[in-house]
Amino acid sequence: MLNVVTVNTNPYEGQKPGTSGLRKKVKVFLQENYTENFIQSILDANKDSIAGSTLVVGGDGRYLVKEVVDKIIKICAANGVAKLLVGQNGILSTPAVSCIIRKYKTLGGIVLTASHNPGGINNDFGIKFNCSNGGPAPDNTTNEIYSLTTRIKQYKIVPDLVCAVNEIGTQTFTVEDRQFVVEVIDPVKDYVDYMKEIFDFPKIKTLIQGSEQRAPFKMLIDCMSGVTGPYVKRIFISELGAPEDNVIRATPLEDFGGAHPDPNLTYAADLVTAVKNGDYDFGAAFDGDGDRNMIIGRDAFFVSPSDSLAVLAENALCVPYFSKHGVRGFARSMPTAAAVDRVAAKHGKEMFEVPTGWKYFGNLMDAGRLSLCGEESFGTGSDHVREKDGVWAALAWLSVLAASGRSVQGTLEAHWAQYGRNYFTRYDYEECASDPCNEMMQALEKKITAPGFVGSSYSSGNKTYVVKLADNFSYMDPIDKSVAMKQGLRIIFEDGSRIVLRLSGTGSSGATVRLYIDSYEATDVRGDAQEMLRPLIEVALDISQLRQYTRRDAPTVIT
Ligand SMILES: O=P(O)(O)OC[C@H]1O[C@H](O)[C@H](O)[C@@H](O)[C@@H]1O
Ligand SMILES: [Mg+2]
Repeated sequence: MLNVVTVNTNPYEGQKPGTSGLRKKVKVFLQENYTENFIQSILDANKDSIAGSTLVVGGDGRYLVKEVVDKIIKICAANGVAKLLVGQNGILSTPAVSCIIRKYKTLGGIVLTASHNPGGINNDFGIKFNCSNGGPAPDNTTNEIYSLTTRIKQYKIVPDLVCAVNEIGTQTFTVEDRQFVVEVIDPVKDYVDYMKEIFDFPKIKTLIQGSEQRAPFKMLIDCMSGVTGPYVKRIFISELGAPEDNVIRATPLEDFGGAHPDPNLTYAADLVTAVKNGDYDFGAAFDGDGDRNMIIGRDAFFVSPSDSLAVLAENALCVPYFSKHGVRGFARSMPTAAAVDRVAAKHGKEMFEVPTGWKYFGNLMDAGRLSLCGEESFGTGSDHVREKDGVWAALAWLSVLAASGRSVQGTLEAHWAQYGRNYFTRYDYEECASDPCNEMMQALEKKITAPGFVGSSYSSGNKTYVVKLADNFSYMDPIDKSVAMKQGLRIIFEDGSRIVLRLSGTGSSGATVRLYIDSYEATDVRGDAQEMLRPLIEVALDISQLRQYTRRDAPTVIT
């Protein structure tokens, strides 16, 4: 029999979950009781349902995942949790956690990841709680967790419990008078089974392997040394018959090989170069925890995430899941370009604009009003789970290409010919000093909400922009009527062009400023986004005084 020990502790400041869980440097989590406090607070926030519950636990394989899995097991055992489903060696991608929570109808799950942030002892770690719908906890739950962390005095733990998370199978422990079960599961199996239900694997296999009519389709898939490696190998190589060299960086590493596991043109530059110089029809990259994706075509033709969503919405019926379950509404986050809105309008679907953060899609999905959604931050997904899903997005793209026989570029060009194009770019200024960035946001909010700003005009290049609306975006959830305030400053012009500015909610130190620019052209659709948007970028830099406040001449990352 194992004993529960109650440990006295003191609160730590700053355990406030951000856009996507609590993210801090590894060294912060290593402080005495820091991690224990947060885990106990997660369980306490669920105190009415924790006894006898089942939870899913896993992470993206980064430094500290194994140690924290061990702590979670011991603390859950002490708090009356009946069963944990733990990915072997602590590995589970974020979409796989969501899939497993839903499939086995658990109370929720704890995901150990800092997503696309670098890993290793000097970098980031994170803990996120997902609810029984499989999605990130909503604001009222994360606020409750935070409030508990500010008052915590004790946590409970079973220090002597030893669980082998490297062996698949069930281990049963007697904790005082209770049974506590840990089932170590194959991290990949449930997810792969689900993908086989959602997609037509034989059809994608024919695309990849080629047929009498068509040459094999050559892919390069970059797992960025994150968690997707085992999933991608099983799906693309074992199931879909792609050659092994189509998959790169497919072993999860604790420090992602020193790289920044974020699939964008800057941090996945090696993939872009390899596809540009090689004979590939398709390239895809995924982030550390497997929920983000970047899609490129032959010659590294870039698919902006906003366009990716619009194309998948237009072609949703190429995915058997949608033919079976029907296509309900579409949604995007506010800074995401409005390409998908045009698809929704044409097909008579409901369209939602939510704040940044995947958690805002969950209620709409649960209410049966949302099928497909995405964010400019390389997130695309559907109501098959309650997280965005990188591997799913790549399979959805392959389904569309298999049905049409078009190239990636051909698919985008056909889409723009029909709908026009929302040119989009995002400038990121990473790790700036926090105070001046906060001042900048305050000053800008004051400026754009002052009387007379609406109606004022700005000229740049040969264009003149007249302000139609300017505010700090707020959102009322149509289902539970909760309100999220101050979700980003937006300036919308008469011609529909937009400037959006917000501070990132996922960084672990300093402030990251994101500037989003979006402009629609009905017929001039083949231009270069950076060139087309230059005048509006200048207007944005001028209005916000961003260079002066951040003391940066150029962004760290351009998307
Ligand atoms: O707050 P930011 O750094 O802009 O990050 C925004 C993104 O963070 C995570 O990836 C969330 O899962 C996304 O839903 C969100 O769009
Ligand atoms: Mg992620």
